[in-house]
Amino acid sequence: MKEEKEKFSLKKRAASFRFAFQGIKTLLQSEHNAWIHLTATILVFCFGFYFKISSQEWMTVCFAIGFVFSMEIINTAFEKLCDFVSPEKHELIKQIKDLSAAAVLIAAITAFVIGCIIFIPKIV
Ligand SMILES: Nc1ncnc2c1ncn2[C@@H]1O[C@H](COP(=O)(O)OP(=O)(O)OP(=O)(O)O)[C@@H](O)[C@H]1O
Repeated sequence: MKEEKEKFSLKKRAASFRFAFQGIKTLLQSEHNAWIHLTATILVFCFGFYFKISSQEWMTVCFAIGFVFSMEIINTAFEKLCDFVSPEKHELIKQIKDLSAAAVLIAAITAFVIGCIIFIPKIV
């Protein structure tokens, strides 16, 4: 069966942006970890301005921050999907949740290492 292509609509594009922002709101409302990431982000921005880091360093820092937030959002989506699909305990659900939490951990460790590489030489 041939799928009919939908016409481009600015209204619909604007709506999908609104839904995406709704996702960010849900993240901040339901995830305490997101508040920790947000606090770390504000601190890193303060350090960045204080130490006048270079454009390249800003790009790396922004990329690391975006990476951590994106992983946290995907992890939250997986957690909610798991809770919806299987409210009862299940070994596979445990593995899925643990794997998606591991993705956030790896992203956070990467961002931490980047932060150390950029800021430690400026602090000492
Ligand atoms: N339905 C389930 N079946 C089996 N194990 C589960 C289930 N729900 C949670 N777990 C286990 O408990 C851990 C914590 O799950 P939970 O959904 O509470 O996440 P969380 O600790 O609240 O994560 P976050 O702090 O990122 O929100 C999971 O990583 C998993 O090991």
